[in-house]
Amino acid sequence: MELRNVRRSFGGTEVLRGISLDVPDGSFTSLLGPSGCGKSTTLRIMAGLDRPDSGQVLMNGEEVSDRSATARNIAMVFQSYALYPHLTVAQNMALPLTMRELSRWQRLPLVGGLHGGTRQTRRAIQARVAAMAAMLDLTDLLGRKPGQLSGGQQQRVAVGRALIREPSVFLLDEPLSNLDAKLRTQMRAELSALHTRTGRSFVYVTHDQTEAISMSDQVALMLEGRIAQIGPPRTLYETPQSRAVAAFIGDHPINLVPVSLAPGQASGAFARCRPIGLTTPRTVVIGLRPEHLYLDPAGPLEGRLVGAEYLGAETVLTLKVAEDVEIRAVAPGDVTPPAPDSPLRLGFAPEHVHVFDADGGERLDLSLERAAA
Ligand SMILES: Nc1ncnc2c1ncn2[C@@H]1O[C@H](COP(=O)(O)OP(=O)(O)OP(=O)(O)O)[C@@H](O)[C@H]1O
Repeated sequence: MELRNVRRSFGGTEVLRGISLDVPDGSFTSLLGPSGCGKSTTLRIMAGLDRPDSGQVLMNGEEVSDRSATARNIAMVFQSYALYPHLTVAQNMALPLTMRELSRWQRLPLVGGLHGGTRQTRRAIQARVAAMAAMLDLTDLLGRKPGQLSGGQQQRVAVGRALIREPSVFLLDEPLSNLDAKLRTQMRAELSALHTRTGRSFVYVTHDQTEAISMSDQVALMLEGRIAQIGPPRTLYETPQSRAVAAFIGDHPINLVPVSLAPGQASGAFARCRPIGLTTPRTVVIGLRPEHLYLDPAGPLEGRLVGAEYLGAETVLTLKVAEDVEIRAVAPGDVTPPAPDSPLRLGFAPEHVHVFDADGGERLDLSLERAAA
């Protein structure tokens, strides 16, 4: 499935500002971004629930903008899973198939049985429900009503109901956001496994980067109606193409420090460093992830400890390295932080330094290393 330069406005505000996106067959693609960046609108356009003002939606190379959701053979699971409360799990899951494969007459309780082929079709549907239930570990729950299920179980039923039609593309809009943290982790693993088993294309909308990063083949990071970067999760984390992408991706917020660089010499907090790859002086923003900074008595960054936040597995240390500059570094949780205000030094590897243009924010092919003492 592919979007080409899709634009969409609501009441004079352009919400999608030229989205181009290729979802390779069988891939798990996430649309990641903050609230309001246009993720759901993009998904609704893919599903055929909304139309772009301009641009194209293609499936297998064919324009499908005029086709309904059903004609596109796309299934969608939303945040609120809207199961029918009066139907059992089995009936909820069978519903898309009964609607598609049985006529209105055939669906009638008594009359339907008189219609030739009804029983056979019903049996085939039951078999598919049983297979889907086995895949989602719902077999023991088939006779229950949604009210008798936990949130995670209801979510699995909703996924099963959407997948049973064997859609070619499966769209999920924040499907885990109503679940508690532990269940979300469990469902993440289940969705990944399901994706592998079904081999279908999944497009997953979330504002939670852990979900996007842990499940996806490719992540499209959306910011303000545009795709800021698209690629494998590792590429977004290791090689963010802009300051905005660097700031969004990562468990701990990346340190971003404005610095003036001249060939052979950096300034301010980085005065003990030397630029790599610089030919003319320029002002940049240095990005260093807290997890890539380590305590090092000979490290080039020097500061005073102004905070230590113990998180169990790790401790986040905050150092004041210049008048207005604080830098966070992650230390293992079993390291006892020194007393407040202690002088400390931090080191880093050149391959972990991100350098961005101070004005436009784009990534520059530069780095920093420790200058010789
Ligand atoms: N039908 C509509 N009419 C008017 N404005 C809309 C409509 N649908 C979406 N918008 C606006 O478009 C913008 C993008 O909305 P969208 O739901 O796509 O964002 P999102 O990234 O999915 O956000 P969230 O994570 O909060 O769901 C928002 O400012 C929203 O208010």
